[in-house]
Amino acid sequence: MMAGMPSFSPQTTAAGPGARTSTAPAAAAEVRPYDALLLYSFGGPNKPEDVVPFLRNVTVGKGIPDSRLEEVGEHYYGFGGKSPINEQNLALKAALEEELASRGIDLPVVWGNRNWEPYTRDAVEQLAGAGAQRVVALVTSAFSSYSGCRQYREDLALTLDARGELGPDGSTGIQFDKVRSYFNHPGFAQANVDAVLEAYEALAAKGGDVTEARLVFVTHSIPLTMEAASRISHATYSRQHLDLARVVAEEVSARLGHEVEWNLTFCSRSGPPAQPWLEPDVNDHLESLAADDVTNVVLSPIGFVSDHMEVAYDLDTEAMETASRLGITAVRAGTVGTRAPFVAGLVDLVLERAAIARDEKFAEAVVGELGPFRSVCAPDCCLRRDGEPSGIPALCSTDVHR
Ligand SMILES: CC1=C(CCC(=O)O)c2cc3nc(cc4[nH]c(cc5[nH]c(cc1n2)c(C)c5CCC(=O)O)c(CCC(=O)O)c4C)C(CCC(=O)O)=C3C
Ligand SMILES: [Fe+2]
Repeated sequence: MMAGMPSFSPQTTAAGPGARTSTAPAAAAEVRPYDALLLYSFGGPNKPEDVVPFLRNVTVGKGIPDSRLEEVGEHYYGFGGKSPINEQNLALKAALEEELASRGIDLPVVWGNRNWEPYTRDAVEQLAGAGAQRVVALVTSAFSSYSGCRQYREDLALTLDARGELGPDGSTGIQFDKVRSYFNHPGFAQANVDAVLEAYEALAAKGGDVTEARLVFVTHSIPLTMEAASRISHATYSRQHLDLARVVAEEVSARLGHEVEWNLTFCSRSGPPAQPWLEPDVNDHLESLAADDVTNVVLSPIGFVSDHMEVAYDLDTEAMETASRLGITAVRAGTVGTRAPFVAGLVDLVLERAAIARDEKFAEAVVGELGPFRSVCAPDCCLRRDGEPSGIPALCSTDVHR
């Protein structure tokens, strides 16, 4: 986006092959060639007995020490062994169904998770049983990295392979297409702006100083090797966050009528201590804000689409304790959840993906400076470690047969 332009008006790119022009409104409700929508998420435990098997699923082959698993398990037991994530995904599924119906779009929504029931294989079985041939996938992760993009695409490929439905040339039983990374879609940005403004209101209601309050964006930390590999998607994971954060902060500043100072911070780091991950950790950042005499903070968890366990524990429990120990009045902004601009934006993205699949001219709504990410991932996009091909096939890309 060019300097001086209103920060928040959705931009439409004219980049890429062929001039892209707006589709006529009448064409907007067209979802051909898709038979169904896969709502594809992380998954989480529903009861205490689920916790350990879930954590084993998450960490399979990753060499995460048992001590760390027990530590993470404690976070879940503290909440009765149940993550809020499954109910939140069911709520998102219902909201998507309602939005699709309100636009007269007939597209069944099927829910599946990488790490817990209903598993990816359950969703694929359901789709195959219903005779679906081409499915559009929407992952509950707005940013591109191994964790938020390729790991889902690998899981889908491995699931189809286990069914004997992944050909050596990359052909599949059901064809899956993925909606592009949507961190810079105006619907996602708008929902975050709304949530942050509500948090500023809550801060004022608590007697906090709104004009002084720092806006602290928070996302999931990842190893620096994963960060480096994420650049192949178009721009690194942290750069994606900085792009969105600036758009949100500028709009919030405009709405509050004063310049809001902001920072990007990280949470939920794991892995061996010697391995470098993205920093600063949100708790360390709160320490340095306190040292600078900042006493009011709004935390905005832009890296997460719903209030799942990392938000409930790492932010609402841990970071809030840090803030209160430091004498900081802090309010945590909501995640986008089922906010209307977010849900409507997701349906817009599905329609956009369908237009791309039909090879039609289309308008890609986008905010910030990076432009729209690719709908079909590049070879080696979002590898786990920079420069090391995974050897695992991944769908929704041009490197499926590797
Ligand atoms: C970028 C990112 C997102 C955001 C994008 C997205 O939303 O997809 C995300 C989401 C989530 N992460 C979650 C849970 C866990 N993540 C772990 C481990 C890891 N996450 C990583 C990255 C991310 N994770 C990484 C680099 C690791 C290290 C191991 C590895 O390289 O993979 C572990 C293992 C224990 C530990 O190490 O902490 C758990 C239990 C849950 C479910 C919460 C619930 O149950 O409510 C959700 C939504
Ligand atoms: Fe990717």
